This record gives sequence, structure tokens and C-alpha cells, in this order.
Amino acid sequence: MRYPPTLLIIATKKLTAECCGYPISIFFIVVNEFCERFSYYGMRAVLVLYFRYFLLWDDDLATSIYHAFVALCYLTPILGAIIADSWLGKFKTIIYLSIVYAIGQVTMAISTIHDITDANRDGTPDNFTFHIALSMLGLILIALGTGGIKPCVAAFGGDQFQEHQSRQLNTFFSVFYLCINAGSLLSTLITPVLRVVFIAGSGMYVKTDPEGNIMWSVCKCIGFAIKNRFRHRSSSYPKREHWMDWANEKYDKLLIAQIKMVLKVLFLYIPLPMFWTLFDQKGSRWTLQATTMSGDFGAFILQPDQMQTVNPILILTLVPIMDRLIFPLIQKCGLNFSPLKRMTVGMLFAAMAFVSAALVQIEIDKTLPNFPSSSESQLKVVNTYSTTLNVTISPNEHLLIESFGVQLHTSKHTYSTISYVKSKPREGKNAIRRDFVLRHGEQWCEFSRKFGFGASYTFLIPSTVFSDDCESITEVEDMKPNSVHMALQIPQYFLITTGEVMFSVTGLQFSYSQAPKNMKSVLQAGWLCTNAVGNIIVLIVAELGKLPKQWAEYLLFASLLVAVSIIFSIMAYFYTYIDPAEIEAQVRKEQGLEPEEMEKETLEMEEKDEDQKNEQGVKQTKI
Ligand SMILES: N[C@@H](Cc1ccccc1)C(=O)N[C@@H](Cc1ccccc1)C(=O)O
Repeated sequence: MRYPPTLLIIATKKLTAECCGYPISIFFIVVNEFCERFSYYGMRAVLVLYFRYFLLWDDDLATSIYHAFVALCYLTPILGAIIADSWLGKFKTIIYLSIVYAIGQVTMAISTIHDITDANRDGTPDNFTFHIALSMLGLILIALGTGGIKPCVAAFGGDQFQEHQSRQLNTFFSVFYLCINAGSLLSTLITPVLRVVFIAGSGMYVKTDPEGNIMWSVCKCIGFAIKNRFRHRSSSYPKREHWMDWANEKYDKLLIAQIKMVLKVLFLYIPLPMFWTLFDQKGSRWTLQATTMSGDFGAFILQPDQMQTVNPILILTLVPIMDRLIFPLIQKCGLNFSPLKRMTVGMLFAAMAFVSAALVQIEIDKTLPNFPSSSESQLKVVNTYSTTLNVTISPNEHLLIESFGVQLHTSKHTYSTISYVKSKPREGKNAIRRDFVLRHGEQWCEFSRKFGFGASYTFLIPSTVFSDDCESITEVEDMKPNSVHMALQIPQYFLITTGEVMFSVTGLQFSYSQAPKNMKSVLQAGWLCTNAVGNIIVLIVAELGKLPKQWAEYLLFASLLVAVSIIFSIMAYFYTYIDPAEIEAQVRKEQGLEPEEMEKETLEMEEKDEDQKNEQGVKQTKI
């Protein structure tokens, strides 16, 4: 679309107040991000355990639904970017979708109150369908809220910077990342209250107007280029430099140039989901791995889901170290550690993290008893007689075992027990001293035992138990306590977090810097989509490609990521970094349009006058 010189509609940049070279409005944006991540990660950290122990789903279903949710959270950014860039603008999109988000969190919180359907007060919900439906509704609203605002916040932050603040803009993305991780670390329920901080900064923001339905224009332009290319497929037509040039007949050169820039970056993003496939298993597989380990740190007991906090803690230390020490040092050594190289190295670190997870898994497996497979049963017979007893079970006889630890048979003076054990007790249960009271009519006695993490015991209670005050109770250890310590997971967390700093912080900056001005949110959404696809891959692998051994699955993921990082490094080699503003200015010049810089300068001068007249004025319309 060409703009006639007589009818020029321009959104201007507000002159922003600065502090230490940074726009003050940035403060509200990073605090808002802190609060939002605080809420999101707080909920996400316990999600797998909620599925597993409240809704009583198995490991695979819990992992699958968890990753489906995370995938949805990173697919909805496309919707957010469309709403922001085409209709409401970034500011209003963030406000409205935050409301949807808060409603989702409340719905989710309500779904976890089992008393709602626990009519018989036995501590278990009576109507699981109700809780599942409510929690799914809550998760969909949360995904819509968190994903919708995600591409807008980073891009909105970037928009606050003026041309002369490019150094501060780069630091902004690191600080932004620090806030994400500080927020996730301190996750609690007060987030919805703190989120008003974003609105408080309202008067100070640079709010760029949405530029019409940009996504629709992009789709139409791409569609036209493809159709036109197909119509002119005969070799008699001269070739064009780029297939998008086939849209030249109908579409503005500037739009075509912008689409080319975005497509180039999106093409480069194709291998990236593999990184997230590994990264996001921290919240599922690694948390489940931690449930088979001991969290006893002496002074405190770490719960399996709390292990995830190692990631943001490491981010808070690694981002400044990388930014201030490692990257400048590499630069001083004369090495060109370009953004795409950093991302490749980040992938290799993530692969190493999975090798480390596999080694830990091998150690854990050594301590586990042989569990029966889904087609096998396991019986444990305890002989409390002082002589040898032969137990014969007819192979043809159908044996019904109702649940874990069922007592099947008693003799007059001694109880023999048969128990059925299918997996390790989870949630770090059995790690504390417990007191028991045995009652039978008027008779009772008390006893106390200390249990190890993940252990399973059978108690043998003779009929004389009340006469000797519970002294005669003996216990049999069905399963040993977890002996591999959770601290062994630290190396894998360190490696994946180092990879994240190289990959994710750089990717965030890269997506902003390589996007044309009117498509910053769109490219942020594209970047987040790589995460969604990564989670979908975990879903598929968890459902289809079940490997018999968990360590083998970890090694498979590590090898896949190494292969993908090689492909990515080849693609990165052929990528040329661009300055979108420069390309846009060049196209404008070729089209005989006024350069944006000049427009900006004229408008800034005009705005200064206008600001003096009207302090509220943010936008101007020039006709
Ligand atoms: N390091 C993560 C935050 C985290 C905190 C606690 C447990 C796990 C992770 C982080 O910084 N995430 C960023 C970047 C990101 C990551 C994955 C997908 C999209 C973006 C975030 O914005 O949440």
C-alpha cells in the first residue's frame, strides 16, 4: 500500500523521561514481568504434582497434559501479537489479557479445593470430573492470558528505547530476563495484587498505535506472491531475486521487504524447538526424577518440585557473570561470539545437561527394586514362623489383589502378610517420624517409627499386641529409602541454565533486533512458538516413543539436540544480520517517501511544543 504524500498518518514517539540513560517507564514493565512470571511459575511448579497426586493421573498422562499446557501457553502469543499489532495496541492487550489471566488463576485455585465435592469428608474428591473440568478451564484461561501478553511485554519494553539508547536496549533484555527469574523464584499468590504496577506507569509509556491488520496484510501478500509465482511458472518469465518479489505487482515494496526479514528469521527458527523439548522437561521428567531421590539436606528437607528453583537462582547469578565477564572476555580474545553462535553453544550445553540427567538416572536405577511390568504381578510373602514354610501358588488360579499392602491371610496367633508393590512411594513421603495409635474396642496402644524417603514398609501385628503395649510389632522393609541425593541433580541444572542464558536471552534480543518495527510482537510470538512446538515434541515422544529405560530416553534427547545444533549452526552460517530500520529507510528512499528519521525529528519538535500545551498528549495525527 503506498501512502500518498498528502495524507500521511504517523504515530510519534513520546519524549521519555530518563534515569541513568534508561527510560523510566521500563521500571514498570520489568516489575510487571516479575509479577507475571511470579504467578505463572508458582502455579506451573506444582502442576505435575497436582495432576499426579490430586487428580491421581499416572506419570505419563501428567507429563503429557503438563506439556500440552505449556505448549498452549506458547501458541497463544500468536493471538496476542495479532490483537496487539492489528487492533488494540500492546498496552491495552496486556491489560485486558491480564484480567483473563487472573480469572484463570482463580478458577484453577478453586478447582484444587477438594472439599467442594468431598461430601463424605474422607479427604478425597467425590467428583473428579468436576475438578478436572474446572482445572482445564482455568489452565486454558491462564494460557490465553500468559501467552497473549508474552510477545507484547518484551516488544513493548523494547519500544520504550530511543535510537541513541541501543546499548541500554541490549542490557534491558538481560535485566528483563533477571526479573523473569526473580519473579519465578519468589512465586506466591500475591501476584494479582502486584500486577497493578503495570497500569501505574501508564502515563510514561511510549504507546505505538496498531498499524491496521498487519498479520492479515502479511498473509494476503504471501498468498499473492505464491499465486503469482505459480501463474508465471513458465521459464519464459524472467526469474526474480526472491520469491516474495512476485508480490511486487500489487503490494508495497516496504511491506515485501519487511516480510522478507521476518521470513528469514522464522526459517532460522525451524530447528529451535528441540532446545525447548529438553529444557521444559525440567518441570516434568526431572521433577519426577527428584521424587525418587532423597531431599534431606540436614537443616531442611527439599521437596521434589522445589528443586526447580535452582534454575532461577542460577539465572540470577549467571546472567550478570555472562554479560559482564564471560562475553566481554571472549570478545577481548578476538573471538566473534555472535548471537547465533551463542545459541548453538547453548544447545550443546542443554544436550550435556541431559547426559548428566542420564548418569543420575543410572545411579537411581541401581537402588530401585525390580518393579513388575504392566503384565506382571509381584507378591511378597513374610514368614513369621520360626520354621521354613513352602508357599505354592497354582499357576492357573486367579489371584485377586485389590490394592497396595493388602493383608490376605491370618492364623490364630500370627499374622502373615502379602503385599503388592508397583512403584516407589512419591512426594517424598515416609521421610519423617510418624506416631501410630492402634485401637480395637476399648483396647489401644501407641508406637512410633522413623521412615526414610521413598521407602515402603509392612507391619506385622500379632494378636498379643495390646498386652505388651505395641512392643511386639515388627516391621519389614519392602522397599529401601531413596539413597541417591537430590544434590546430584545440580550439575544437570547448572548445564541447562548455562545453555538457557546463551540460548534464550540471546534469542529474545535477536528476535527484537531482527524484526521490522511493525512486526516486533509478531516475531516475539514466532520465537515463543518454538517453545510451543518443543513441548508438543515432548508430548509425542512421551506418548509414542516409550523407551523401557528413562536414562535411555535422556540420552536419546541429548543426541537429537546435538544433531539439531549442527543443522542450526549450518543455517546460522548463511544468515546475514540486518538492521531493519536501515533496510526500511532504504526502501522508503527508493520509493521516494520521506525517511522515517526526518519524520521523527520533525514530529519530536512538534511534540515538544504539543507536550508543553498538553501534558497528556501521546499521539499526534498529521494530515
Ligand atoms: N529460567 C526460566 C524461568 C524458570 C523458572 C523456574 C523454573 C523453570 C524456569 C525463564 O527465564 N523463562 C523465560 C524464558 C522462556 C523460557 C521458555 C519459554 C519461553 C520463554 C520466561 O519468559 O518464562
